[in-house]
Amino acid sequence: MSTSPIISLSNVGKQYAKLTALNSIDMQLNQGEVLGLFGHNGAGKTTMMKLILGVISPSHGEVNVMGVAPDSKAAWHMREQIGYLPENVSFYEHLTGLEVLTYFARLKGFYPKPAKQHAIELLEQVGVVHAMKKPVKTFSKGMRQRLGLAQAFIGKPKLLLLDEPTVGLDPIATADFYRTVDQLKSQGTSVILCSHVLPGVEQHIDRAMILSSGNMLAIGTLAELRRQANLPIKITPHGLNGALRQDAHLLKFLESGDSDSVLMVPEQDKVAMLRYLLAFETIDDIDVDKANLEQVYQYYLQQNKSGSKVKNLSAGA
Ligand SMILES: Nc1ncnc2c1ncn2[C@@H]1O[C@H](COP(=O)(O)OP(=O)(O)OP(=O)(O)O)[C@@H](O)[C@H]1O
Repeated sequence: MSTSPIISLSNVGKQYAKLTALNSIDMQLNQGEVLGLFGHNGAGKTTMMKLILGVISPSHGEVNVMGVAPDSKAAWHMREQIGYLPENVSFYEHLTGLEVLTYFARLKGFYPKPAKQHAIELLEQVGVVHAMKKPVKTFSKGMRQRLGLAQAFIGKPKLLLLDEPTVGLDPIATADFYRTVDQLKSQGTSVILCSHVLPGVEQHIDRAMILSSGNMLAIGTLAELRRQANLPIKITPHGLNGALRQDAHLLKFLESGDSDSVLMVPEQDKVAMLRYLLAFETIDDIDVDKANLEQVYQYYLQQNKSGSKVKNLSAGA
């Protein structure tokens, strides 16, 4: 495995007239790494993907993808190794699914016969092979999205950039999609995955990057971000039969609001709290929930509103 990063952004900014779409971004993506890119509408996610693709050029700073500037002539061959799913996929409506995919495979350098064979395999993989001879204009939204994914997966790319990949997909297709991402990652593909749907993403990403109004609020593994945010752990004991409210120590950790069974405990006190609860004879179960990606994301956005600094928690990033 190569040790140099697949993507490196140093002090990258993008300006559209007076609007700062991206502001001084520093990040690196390694081979076989999956980065989740999160942010509100207009945060700068698509702008970052377009800079990495070389479709637009930075206003300042340096973008390096597989050793070259992606907006330079030298990047021509490197592009064959990139798969991209844009936010709104659109195809030639009168072509069939198979024709569309074969066409894109040819553009990526496949000869006619292997292109068609590869297209069929990918259509099978994304579950639209049954409709491959139908024109795209007859495809449902989810089928179009699946075709878009098949297009991004052409040629087992070294780098995959996926803008809202699960939009329009049913739960089975979403699970299939994440299985493919895990598989490509295990084969060394690097992935940037941008999504507004946070539940279900966290177990498939190595690190998360949070953008807001062009600024990077945080980047790191979920464990790093959680630690930095110092969000409490939710502990729900079962079987205490009201003893919780009568115990002065437990009362200190009781979640505010109506709950009479949920304790919000700082991460460093988790084990001590579990030991304390196990001393109760009536206890028959304990649920322990760490803050999820959505809560971590909300935390950083909230912090940003009240004016805090960028947190880069990744070693060496
Ligand atoms: N070609 C352009 N000309 C002018 N402004 C642009 C252009 N492209 C994007 N912007 C602006 O840059 C900012 C970032 O846009 P971008 O598309 O990167 O956001 P995003 O995070 O992908 O949003 P969404 O989640 O809505 O897709 C927005 O304020 C947008 O209006």
